[in-house]
Amino acid sequence: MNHSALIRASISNVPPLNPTHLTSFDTQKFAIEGRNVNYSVRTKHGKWVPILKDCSLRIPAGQLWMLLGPNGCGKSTLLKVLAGLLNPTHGTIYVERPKSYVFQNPDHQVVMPTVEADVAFGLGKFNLTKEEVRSRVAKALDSVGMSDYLRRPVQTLSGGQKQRVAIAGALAEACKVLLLDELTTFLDENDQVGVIKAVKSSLGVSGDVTALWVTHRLEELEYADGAVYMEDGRVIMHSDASTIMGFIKERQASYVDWINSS
Ligand SMILES: Nc1ncnc2c1ncn2[C@@H]1O[C@H](COP(=O)(O)OP(=O)(O)OP(=O)(O)O)[C@@H](O)[C@H]1O
Repeated sequence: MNHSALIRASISNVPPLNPTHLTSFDTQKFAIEGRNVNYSVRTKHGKWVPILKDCSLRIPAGQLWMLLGPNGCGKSTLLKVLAGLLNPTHGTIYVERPKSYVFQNPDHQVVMPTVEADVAFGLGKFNLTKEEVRSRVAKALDSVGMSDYLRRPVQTLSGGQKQRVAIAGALAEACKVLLLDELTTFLDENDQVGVIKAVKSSLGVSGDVTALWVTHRLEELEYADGAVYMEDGRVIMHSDASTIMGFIKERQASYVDWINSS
């Protein structure tokens, strides 16, 4: 792991991740890693309330992983900590750079009048020639299946198309990690599948982009290489997608049994 490319939060005496969760990943390179991440907020009465409790996770480079769990379990907070938008109270994080955080609401993503201008928006800081900008924009739009929309005014796009343009903007900046916060919440079923497929195929094109996708939709797991399942501020499980799917279904079934028996 290239430590110069890592974001380092408060460093403490961090024990290794639970090896039983990680045996099949041991030889892989990780693009995202969190160890014993805690995040607490202070109430107006001065009391600290824990939101994230000792969360540890590792996401292999080049893969699409999902972060799942019931409402309010801390998924978005963990993603924001990994994005650097919130500082952990305790623990260590690494996220390969450049990284990009994409918001839930598609209307908060796109800022320029046309698709082309929007995808090019973040490239101003790189001192590129016009030709280089055009080429990066074209490649990024191609990888999310939006090449035909280059000159389209953004206000004529659907929610899912706006999300794909936002992802193209991140890819154009050669970002290595995409942190995606419930992108499909406001989308219809077609757009929902379109955005997941676009993310999946963009990872395939570059080979070295990693995505962590927060969702509460179990059906989206079929597109994932792996997943992290949270409950009540804790990472409960960290595994391949089908193991997580089985675990959540079992959990749901025992909850239904419990409801029926009480
Ligand atoms: N600044 C804050 N002050 C107080 N409580 C907070 C704050 N930020 C988050 N929380 C609480 O922390 C918990 C986790 O919130 P978070 O948004 O991370 O959950 P989530 O799993 O993403 O939920 P959802 O699936 O509903 O979007 C919630 O109970 C939330 O109310």
